Amino acid sequence: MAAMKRLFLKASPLPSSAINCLKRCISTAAVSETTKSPSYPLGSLPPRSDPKLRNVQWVFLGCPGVGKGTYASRLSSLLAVPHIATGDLVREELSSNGPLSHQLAEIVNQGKLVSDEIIINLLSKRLEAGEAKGESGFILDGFPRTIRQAEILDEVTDIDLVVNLKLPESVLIEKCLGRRICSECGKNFNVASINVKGENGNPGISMAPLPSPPQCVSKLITRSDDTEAVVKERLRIYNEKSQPLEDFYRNQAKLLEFDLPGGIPESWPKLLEALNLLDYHEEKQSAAA
Ligand SMILES: Nc1ncnc2c1ncn2[C@@H]1O[C@H](COP(=O)(O)OP(=O)(O)O)[C@@H](O)[C@H]1O
Repeated sequence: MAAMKRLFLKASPLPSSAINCLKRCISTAAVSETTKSPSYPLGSLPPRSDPKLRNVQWVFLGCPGVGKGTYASRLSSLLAVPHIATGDLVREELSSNGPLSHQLAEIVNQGKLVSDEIIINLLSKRLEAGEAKGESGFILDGFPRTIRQAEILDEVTDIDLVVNLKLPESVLIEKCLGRRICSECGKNFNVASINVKGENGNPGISMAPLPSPPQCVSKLITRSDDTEAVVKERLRIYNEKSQPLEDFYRNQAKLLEFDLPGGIPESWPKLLEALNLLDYHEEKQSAAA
């Protein structure tokens, strides 16, 4: 396995061994064919009464700072499937000071994309670790990010649904600059207070800050790539490399577009509604009460 991983990193273009490794990892992370659901209307899930029929292999798309991590993580808890964010995998690798750290730091701090080989290697490792813990299904956040990555994903598995979160660009920049992360628990908070007036028929948007609990206050850090210049470069790269994914998945009739109406209190119930999960969420909440 280690030799295969080394091969990943040396070879270019992406070798078939890399794709095979992802295929093996992803097929075990996914629900097995026998429990896979037939196709359901976009955004809907099989009836909750038969959890075996649940088939969650979702992708979250959206610009930097839109809130992919926040909503993917909430849905992952609700649906009991792992939330796998390739940005987190990259940051873990960076902080491990392993052999890739130096190379990754340079790329990430310029707002550029890491190579497909490195990302697929990190994703395969994460899926393997999940496989060992008996995980099934997934919500991918930050992958795929290029048409090539989406084609590779298509070669290895079936994605059921792609949620595309959207916010105006001025809000995205403010949100990235206001983002704070607890270096201990890893949770994201935000100090930005956003109030954008509606213009040209577009509705205004207000988002209250998302404060950290007292135990995290002294441990808050800012991501090194959340500076204004790097955020602008990440947005430029998103528009160039990742936005074409919207058409890719639209053509497959898998894309669910979701314009965030505001902060979490307004957006979360609306997103649940768009995903036909509002009743399921309420049932789970009353069962837990
Ligand atoms: N699928 C991917 N392909 C290439 N690079 C990636 C991928 N996912 C994450 N990265 C790298 O990790 C960085 C941080 O990712 P992420 O946390 O998803 O950022 P963002 O807030 O820009 O969506 C990216 O700027 C990029 O350098």
